[in-house]
Amino acid sequence: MRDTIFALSSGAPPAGVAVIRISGPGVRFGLETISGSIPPPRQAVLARLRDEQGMELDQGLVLFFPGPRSFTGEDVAEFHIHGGRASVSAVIDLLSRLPGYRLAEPGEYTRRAFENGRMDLTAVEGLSDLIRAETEAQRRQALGQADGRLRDIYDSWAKRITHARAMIEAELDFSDEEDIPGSVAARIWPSMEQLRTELTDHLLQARSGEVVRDGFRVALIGAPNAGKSSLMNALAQRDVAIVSDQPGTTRDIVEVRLDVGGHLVLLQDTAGLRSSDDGIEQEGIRRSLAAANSADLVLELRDSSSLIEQQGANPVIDSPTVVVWTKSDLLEEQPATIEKTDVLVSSLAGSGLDQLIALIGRRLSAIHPANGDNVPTRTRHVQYLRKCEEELSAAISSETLPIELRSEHLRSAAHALGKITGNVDVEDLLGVIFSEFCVGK
Ligand SMILES: Nc1nc2c(ncn2[C@@H]2O[C@H](COP(=O)(O)OP(=O)(O)OP(=O)(O)O)[C@@H](O)[C@H]2O)c(=O)[nH]1
Ligand SMILES: [K+]
Ligand SMILES: [Mg+2]
Repeated sequence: MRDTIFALSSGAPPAGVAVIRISGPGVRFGLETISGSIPPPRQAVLARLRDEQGMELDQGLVLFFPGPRSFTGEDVAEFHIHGGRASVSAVIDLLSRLPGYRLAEPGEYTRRAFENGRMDLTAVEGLSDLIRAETEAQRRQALGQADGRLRDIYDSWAKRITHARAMIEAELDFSDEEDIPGSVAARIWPSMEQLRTELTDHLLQARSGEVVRDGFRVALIGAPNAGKSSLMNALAQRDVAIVSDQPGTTRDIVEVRLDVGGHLVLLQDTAGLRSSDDGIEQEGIRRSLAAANSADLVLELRDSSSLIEQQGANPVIDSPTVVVWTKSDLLEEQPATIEKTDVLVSSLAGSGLDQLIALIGRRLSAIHPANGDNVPTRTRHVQYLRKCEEELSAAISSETLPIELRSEHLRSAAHALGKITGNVDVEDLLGVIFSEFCVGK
């Protein structure tokens, strides 16, 4: 028989209320032992919780969710008790003494939900993202995925492919007979081509899903003393990076997480770019360039008050770049070198910052259109979607292949989709996916 697992599912004590969740075959026994009875399904009941000797541990709400209509698909119960350390550990200690009970491992409730067919893998991943979501866009995307919207898309695609294979099988079976009306090919292949188009469009949005989930990376680069760290602090509205009048102050990448219009932005401050004999500084500069080249947007800072010092400081960067002129408070008048697309800021006076944030927001929404929520969010999805696309293409274009082999390509295409949702054997993936969870989920 399976273990009955338990864990504190709410945050660390002390807190107003603590929720202790149990799941497994011993739930009814546990409820009777601790609260004296089994409450009616899905109704909160106030009860005194007692240990084996009848000593009162706490009073709280008790809920019972009989399987299979529960989060894990097994019998589940929740104790909502006072959130003090001693109250929580008294109940946890008691549970650990019950036969067949043990503390849940991280993600184990969700794993049981998956194993009992309550959730598919994309929903599991969505739930994991939802627990970590920091911004509005992340919350929306993760909630949709946890709700099974990606699964719905992939399941419907797999169904269309399976239908096409069934048609092929049928044609093979009946092709000897006289009265079969024409070839089914005329219908199958156009519909598979249509599917491939949808798949390709969907794949094109993968970057957007990843940007929402992992953040839009913005790197600040420029000559020493251009004002990178000052701008970082001004945008973060706190003192994250060291600022000084000494060129070469920043050596390592310093990163802050910002919320720009509901999107996560990872802003990176870097070491000033110049030729240097100092090994540590050289390494810092190497990191600056690496950060710039993997950024979604580079802000190239130039000190507007000392235009001459900028000479030769502009490296070749692959990422989209915007020039930001700093220290505008030191200027008497706007210099002629500033182009229309450039931004002029003063971290000291706080001017131009709103304009800069608006610009970052516009670049972001270009990658992630407002309605693009049901998109692939992980490399894992992209990898199998590409595989599916390849197999579909092979099936569609190999017109000279025997129909059985074309059908085999279709089978592989559907199989790749099944890998994403976990409909087919995915044992190798499970450890990785569930390790992202905290205990109690
Ligand atoms: N007046 C004025 N001074 C500024 C402004 N921004 C930065 N400074 C000054 O410029 C100098 C360099 O600023 P930092 O932010 O350390 O420059 P940095 O680009 O990070 O420099 P490194 O880390 O050495 O590459 C400091 O003395 C700042 O006080 C500004 O908006 N106005
Ligand atoms: K500096
Ligand atoms: Mg700096």
